[in-house]
Amino acid sequence: MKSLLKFITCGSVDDGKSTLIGHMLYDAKLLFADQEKALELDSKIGSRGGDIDYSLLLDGLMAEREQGITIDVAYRYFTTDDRSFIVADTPGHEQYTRNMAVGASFADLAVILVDASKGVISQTKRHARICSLMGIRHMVLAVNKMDLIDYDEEAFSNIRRDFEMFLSTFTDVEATVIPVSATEGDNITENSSNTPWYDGPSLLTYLEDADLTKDEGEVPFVMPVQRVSRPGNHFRGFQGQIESGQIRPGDEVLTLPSRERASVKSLLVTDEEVGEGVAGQPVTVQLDREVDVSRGNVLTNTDLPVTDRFTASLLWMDDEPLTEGKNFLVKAGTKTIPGTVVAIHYKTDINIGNQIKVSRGEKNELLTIEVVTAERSVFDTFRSNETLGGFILIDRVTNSTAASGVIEETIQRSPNTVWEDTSVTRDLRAGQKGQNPVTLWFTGLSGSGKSTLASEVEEQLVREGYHTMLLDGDNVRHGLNGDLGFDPGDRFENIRRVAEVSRLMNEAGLITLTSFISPYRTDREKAKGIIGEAFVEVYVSTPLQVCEERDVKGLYKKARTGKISDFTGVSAPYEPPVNPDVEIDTTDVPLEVAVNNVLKEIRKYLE
Ligand SMILES: Nc1ncnc2c1ncn2[C@@H]1O[C@H](COP(=O)(O)OS(=O)(=O)O)[C@@H](OP(=O)(O)O)[C@H]1O
Ligand SMILES: Nc1ncnc2c1ncn2[C@@H]1O[C@H](COP(=O)(O)OP(=O)(O)O)[C@@H](O)[C@H]1O
Repeated sequence: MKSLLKFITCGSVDDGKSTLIGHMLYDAKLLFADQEKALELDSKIGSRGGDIDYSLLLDGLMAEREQGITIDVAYRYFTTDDRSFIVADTPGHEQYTRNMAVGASFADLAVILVDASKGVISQTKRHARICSLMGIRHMVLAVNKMDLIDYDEEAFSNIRRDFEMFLSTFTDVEATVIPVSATEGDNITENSSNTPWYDGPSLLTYLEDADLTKDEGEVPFVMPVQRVSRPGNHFRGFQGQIESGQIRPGDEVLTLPSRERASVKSLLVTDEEVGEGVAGQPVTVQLDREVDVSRGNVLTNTDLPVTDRFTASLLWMDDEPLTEGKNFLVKAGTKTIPGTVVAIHYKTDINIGNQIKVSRGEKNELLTIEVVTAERSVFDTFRSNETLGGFILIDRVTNSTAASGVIEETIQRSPNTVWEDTSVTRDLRAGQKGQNPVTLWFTGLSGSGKSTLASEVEEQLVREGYHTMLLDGDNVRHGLNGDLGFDPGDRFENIRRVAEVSRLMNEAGLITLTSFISPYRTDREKAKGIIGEAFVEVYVSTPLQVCEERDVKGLYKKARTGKISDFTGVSAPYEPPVNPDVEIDTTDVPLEVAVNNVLKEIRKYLE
């Protein structure tokens, strides 16, 4: 079986990418199929057995496709006696960097073109950096248009030196520099007599011979679960593609994040029982006992990070700048969850590679950021696992891909702890109080009426004999959260702590009422993730104008005159809930009516 090489061509407009590939195919009389054909043939060939590469090819694009975005990347298939190739040809204009990144996420090798008369320019460096970010470890610099500089060895050597110097700061990248002429055909399929001083391979020879096998040593078994099925209705099977390692019936696996152990009872590949599954294969795994596993969870034989926080490098692709506190859908592996960019650490200069401290990111910049997700999930660094470590950020309003990135470090603040079950349970504690614990989460602008309403609802509940606790923004910020301010990261932490406290109160059997602006949708989703299903979102939707007229604490006036920064509604955003359990505009609803509306909604939780 021939091995498959997936590569990308990049370079500036007019550097001659299409001519180069065209010439190579023409000279070698290679099959030049259309994209459909490419997919069909690729799925038959498969680099690691089975019909696997079909999905591998689509991997980089899947997320984009789901978003319904047309990406201008042409995939072409060709084959020689020694190897099969798929090349992603991407447009060279700077505004198409997004397409280049998508193409790079699919490729194992990059052919970067430069014009011999121009040498290494910033576009060359940008492309090399993006390729490296997307995990490409093999790069060919094709120095094109050598004929225009009379095959000048010295000029070529200077370009090679520039490129090698530029790459010297990259880790793990191997580069080859080849002098070519796409129009004349020099060093494309055969070595050219015009460059007697060049003793390296022609481009095609290099592509045929490039050794891309990774020396990974002992790799762990990792399989993200794509689907839970019941084939033939007799057992629960976990379907997914083996990302790394192998597995056999009888092997012990660990489920993440539920952290249960079970043995593999049987293994199916396209409905047939097999004795082994290897990396790249889509399999169905049946375990010897029931475990808590759903789509996006992971079966493995090692311990992978389960976390809600990581640092990452990304290419920002949106026209709108990235600012701290912005939230997205984070699509990583087989899972899509809400997340917030809580910090932008720095941007990497395209040319020199130095890090510049920034607090916002502009289109086509390479940024290092910190992300917090609404749920804990299995993440890994891109270095150790390309599936669990690669992600895209999807804009929640436009539904388009705003960034493509890789996880640098997962952050776990207390990794060596295990959950201890207690003998007195939440149900017992609640039973003793004769009630069902629930959290009433009041959200809305400052002055909307959250505190007034929450405290009236609490009073009514206590009057009816319920046991309650009210957590109020202003009060909590004097004590527990006295160390926090109002930037997006601090607000996130404020809400996270409040949610954790509220959960503990619920554990203790109490009904909790929280009154916090909690302006970010993802932060509230995170809170719900922490607290669980007994969560009632009460949106106090009193409009800004009314809140500002009330100006109970005189804060709006201060905010308008610039004495308070980041003030919600004035100089910081408020993201209204999409589907709140209760919505109350206190502009002209009397307090008793508002209280009754809330109580009506929560009765079903209380009884
Ligand atoms: N910059 C800025 N923005 C918003 N609010 C501010 C700010 N600075 C101080 N305050 C006062 O702090 C109260 C809001 O705190 P929260 O903990 O509810 O805010 S948040 O949920 O973390 O966004 C809020 O109280 P409420 O009026 O009860 O909402 C304000 O009194
Ligand atoms: N129906 C209502 N519900 C709640 N507050 C109201 C209502 N009508 C008027 N208000 C007034 O609006 C202000 C709301 O302030 P507060 O409850 O502290 O808001 P928040 O906690 O959202 O900042 C109070 O002065 C309150 O008396």
